[in-house]
Amino acid sequence: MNVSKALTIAGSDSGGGAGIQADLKTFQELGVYGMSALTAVTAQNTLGVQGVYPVSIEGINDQIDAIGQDLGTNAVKTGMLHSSEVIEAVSEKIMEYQFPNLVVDPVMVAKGGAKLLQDEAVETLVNRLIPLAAVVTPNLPEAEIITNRKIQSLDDKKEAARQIIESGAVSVVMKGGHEETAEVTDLFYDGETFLELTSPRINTRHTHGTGCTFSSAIAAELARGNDLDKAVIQAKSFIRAAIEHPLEIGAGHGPTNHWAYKQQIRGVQP
Ligand SMILES: Nc1ncnc2c1ncn2[C@@H]1O[C@H](COP(=O)(O)OP(=O)(O)OP(=O)(O)O)[C@@H](O)[C@H]1O
Ligand SMILES: Cc1ncc(CO)c(N)n1
Repeated sequence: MNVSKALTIAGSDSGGGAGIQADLKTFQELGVYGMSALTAVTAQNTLGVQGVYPVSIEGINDQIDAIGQDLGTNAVKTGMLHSSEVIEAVSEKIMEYQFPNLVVDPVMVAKGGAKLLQDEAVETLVNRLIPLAAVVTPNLPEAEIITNRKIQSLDDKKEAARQIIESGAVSVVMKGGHEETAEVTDLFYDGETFLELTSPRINTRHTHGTGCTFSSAIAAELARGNDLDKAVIQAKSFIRAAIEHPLEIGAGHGPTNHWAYKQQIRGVQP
């Protein structure tokens, strides 16, 4: 049997909507064998982040070694990396094992405002990890911090995308979830072509983990052998279905519905 494999290097969300939990659910739904290296444990639910407990560098390295020395992987997604030291260590390990198809989700802040990346780590992210990426998936505030520029117009977005490619990434998707437009447009750029992926903005508060789910769907599609543009287009369909049919659990910003995409394909409504 030809098994596609994907590794997520990210934080744990005890509430199950974001982080490692969202990534593994997404891999499973898209037919990819999921593996994980935990960078931090968070106490978290739909109301916010109650605590962050980092895993030691040794512990992170050990987990990646366990995968690199035995199972290998067809794609890697990074999420919450917490500090400069973690970014350095993870970048070293990705180079050591020459893992292919790296998707970097430059997670900085949780939906409720809790900081998931230290300020001084941004430079390390740009200099060490982004140059290894097949795709970087910033939301607009993250793209502003990475490029150190204000992004208001489509031209600003294109300039920021160019700047991220100049940092060494093969491609970038600038996500439009944070805008206030009637449609959500994610802008893909691979150094040659700009692709605008537009869908109706779904009016919901249940958007916890949208970014994690989107980036892990890209990693899963790359693991299955899809090209970058096709992987991003498929991931957009996956996240759209997951937001369109929310589970409506928890009192705050609830998680997306990872089952919805497959149910839609089978014609069954959740
Ligand atoms: N209300 C919405 N309706 C439709 N699609 C959405 C909506 N919000 C986000 N998306 C889609 O979800 C994906 C993630 O975008 P978003 O900008 O929310 O990421 P993010 O801010 O990194 O998420 P997170 O807060 O989980 O880190 C994108 O593909 C975006 O188009
Ligand atoms: C662990 C973790 N990673 C990423 C995010 C961003 O959504 C979150 N809220 N929690």
